[in-house]
Amino acid sequence: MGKNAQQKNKKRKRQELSAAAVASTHLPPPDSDDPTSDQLISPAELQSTLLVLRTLVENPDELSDPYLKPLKRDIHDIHRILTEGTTLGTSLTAKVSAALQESRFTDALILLFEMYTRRLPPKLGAIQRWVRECDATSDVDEEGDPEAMRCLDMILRVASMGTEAEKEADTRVVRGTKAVWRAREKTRGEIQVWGMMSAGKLFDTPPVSPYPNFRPVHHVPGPLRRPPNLYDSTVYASAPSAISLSPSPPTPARLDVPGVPGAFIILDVFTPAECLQIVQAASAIGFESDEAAEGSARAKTSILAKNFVWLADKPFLEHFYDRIKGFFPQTAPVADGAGGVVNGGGRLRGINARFRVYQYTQNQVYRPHIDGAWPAAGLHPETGEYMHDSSPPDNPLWSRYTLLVYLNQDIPTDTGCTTFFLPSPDRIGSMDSVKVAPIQGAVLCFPHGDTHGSLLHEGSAVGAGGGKIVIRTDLLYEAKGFGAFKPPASVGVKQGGKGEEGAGG
Ligand SMILES: O=C(O)CCC(=O)C(=O)O
Ligand SMILES: [Fe+2]
Repeated sequence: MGKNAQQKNKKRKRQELSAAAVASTHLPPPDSDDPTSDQLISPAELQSTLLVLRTLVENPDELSDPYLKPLKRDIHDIHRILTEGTTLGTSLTAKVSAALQESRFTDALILLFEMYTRRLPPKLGAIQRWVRECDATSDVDEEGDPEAMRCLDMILRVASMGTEAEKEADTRVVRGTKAVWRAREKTRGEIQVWGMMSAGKLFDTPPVSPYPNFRPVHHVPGPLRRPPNLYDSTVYASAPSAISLSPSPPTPARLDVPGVPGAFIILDVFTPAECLQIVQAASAIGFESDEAAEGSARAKTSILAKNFVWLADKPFLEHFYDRIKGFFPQTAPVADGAGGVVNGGGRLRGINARFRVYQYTQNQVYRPHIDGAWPAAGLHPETGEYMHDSSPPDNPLWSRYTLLVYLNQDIPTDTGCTTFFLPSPDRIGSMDSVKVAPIQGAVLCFPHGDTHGSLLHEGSAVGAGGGKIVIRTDLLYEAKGFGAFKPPASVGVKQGGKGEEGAGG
């Protein structure tokens, strides 16, 4: 083509393009002026941009012209963002995950710091995964890997961005890193359950087998568990009279855990005699071991508590619920979750019947983690079949609080605590820990299942010769009618599958 012909051709194309651009700006402005539209680019702008790009695709020679340099630079940036992830937030999340998986803690710290300064909150599932990757167990004598601890600190700061907890952090008292908080010094009439158990004296006469008033309702062989486990899992349901309840128990009382926003303990929910009966049933039927069959080498070397999964009967649940319900918000706190999802506002409805009774012996720990939300487990009203989620589909219930019922307190001094980790208010990169000492019959309560306000904690190691028995269950609220609220998808739990078939932790 001669130079003249080329120029004519260009002129014609330019005319076509500008005619099309004019036409496009005269497109009916459907959403462009719509004040409710949250799109950054109006349809008209998009239309003319597309036209320009299409014209260049059809006329690639034009791209070598210097006047298009700024356009090419921006296209290059768009390409980079697209290949790294759809948004900066998700791309940073993926990069943090990769860095932690490869134990590149310094890289992870830098990325986390970027998320923090840009105020890009990650999803709860990501936080739960990161915490597990850090795997920074605080030992009886040691503080844990300092690099991993610094990452945990930053993860927590990112998780609590803009929350009350973050604001409160400024006014918190500075604590020693190993403070142990005991809600009550001595319990009148404490029963030394662990002492009895380890001396083989839980029963005056050997219990009959099968153990009365408990029956297996669900059994999953180890390889079929999620994630696969070396051990099977069985759920036992109790009959209404299984645990005989005291006719005149003391009045329960609530105490906030100092320095841990949202956490509190309720004393005297169960009597020592009730605690003893629960331990008797669990140990007569048998605690099951728990060890992931596959996963990282770390997972395999984790020392795990044994557990007994108990589906509690209605009268027992009602008794428990009546004693604690007055201490909780009657509607679930409303929170803006990750991705702008608003959840909360549902009515308080009860306690998850699926109790995980854990038995820790010397040096056993439940590594640092953040608890996830759980559905309401139960039995099918007609078939009697075990259901992981028994709430009706049109009125789902999901948990918002962790409940930890301590069944014994004869544990070597200052060990076997539930330890919370919080970013230090005055030193970025360091964490305070608050250890809550188990009190027999008391229930430790704290929020879970939401990015904001979720608390990093562990079941700390039990000292020499000791043992701790604790029930983990959850407080349920209605989730119905609250937008796109859905608790985070199952994330599994690396260390032994305690979060199996649920939403993690
Ligand atoms: O054993 C403890 O103190 C903590 C247990 C725990 O964190 C859990 O079951 O989610
Ligand atoms: Fe937990």
